[in-house]
Amino acid sequence: MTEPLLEIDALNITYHTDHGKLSALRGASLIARTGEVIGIVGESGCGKSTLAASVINLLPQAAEVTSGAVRYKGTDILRLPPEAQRALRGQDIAMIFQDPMTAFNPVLTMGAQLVDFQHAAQIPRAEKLTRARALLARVGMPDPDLTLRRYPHQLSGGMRQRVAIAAALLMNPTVLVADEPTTALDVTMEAQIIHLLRDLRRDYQGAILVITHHLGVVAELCDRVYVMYAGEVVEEAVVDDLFHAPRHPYTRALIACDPGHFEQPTPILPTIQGRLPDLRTPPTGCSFAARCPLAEAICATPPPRIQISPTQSALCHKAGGQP
Ligand SMILES: Nc1ncnc2c1ncn2[C@@H]1O[C@H](COP(=O)(O)OP(=O)(O)OP(=O)(O)O)[C@@H](O)[C@H]1O
Repeated sequence: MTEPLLEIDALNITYHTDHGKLSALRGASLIARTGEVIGIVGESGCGKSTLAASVINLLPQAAEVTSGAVRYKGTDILRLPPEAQRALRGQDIAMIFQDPMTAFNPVLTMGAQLVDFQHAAQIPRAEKLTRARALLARVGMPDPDLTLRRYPHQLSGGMRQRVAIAAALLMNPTVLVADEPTTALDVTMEAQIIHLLRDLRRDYQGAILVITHHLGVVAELCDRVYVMYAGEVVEEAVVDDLFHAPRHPYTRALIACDPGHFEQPTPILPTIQGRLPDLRTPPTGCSFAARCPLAEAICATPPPRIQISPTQSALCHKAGGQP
């Protein structure tokens, strides 16, 4: 097996809020190797964006890394000096943002911005424009020259997302983080962007992390998946096992809730009963116990991480039984 390109190791991140400390990530670990597309799934508030922000090193001011590491090619990037962190961002590790409208400057043309994103490259401006044009064509923009002259508001949401993907690829990053890349789009645009990402992954030489709350995106794009709940990774599996033999009750509940997994669309979608625990006072036992149909007295104690196979594990007292 190849060495990990990216390794998140037992990461704990706390937010300092007006109402006390909130444990957003609690011992989260993840590995991504060259060539892999990794999915990170979970419902809103489970810590997906915090995890993504730690990889690109753009954590909000209120965040404190209390322990753990994020290693890129073996170096803990959270502990690099700010200069070195900036040098990695965009060049080695790049992000495709959820809402490209906020990622782009509204008063600059796409051409000016796509040139700016290449500020670290020691090549003439004309070459930067050529590279931008080539990437716009690669992501399926029908008229790259016209796109370069456009302002962000002159493009549709789907087209903006294509440009955002081109922008992320400009410096040839080896880790690409896509934070909910299709959430702001309608169903047709979503299908087109998924198609584009699938197409790109064929000749991409790095690792891609796709953050989503939509299991359909995972099924279409990813090789392996980390399921997050209340700041913890509760299950890790290859995509096939995740859908056909999920071991954590939360993963099963997520699959039952995902409309993409009903062959016949139903008018009433099931939702998981209950709410995420308050992360200011996280439970000492299993975080999902209060919502879990299988919960028993033992679930009030911290669950073990049970290794089901070399590629699947689940943080659950009951994961050792039959799927
Ligand atoms: N800047 C912040 N200050 C304080 N708390 C925060 C901040 N950002 C996130 N949180 C809290 O941290 C927890 C994890 O949030 P995060 O945004 O990482 O989850 P998420 O799974 O990405 O959710 P979403 O899908 O809604 O973005 C939540 O309880 C959230 O309220």
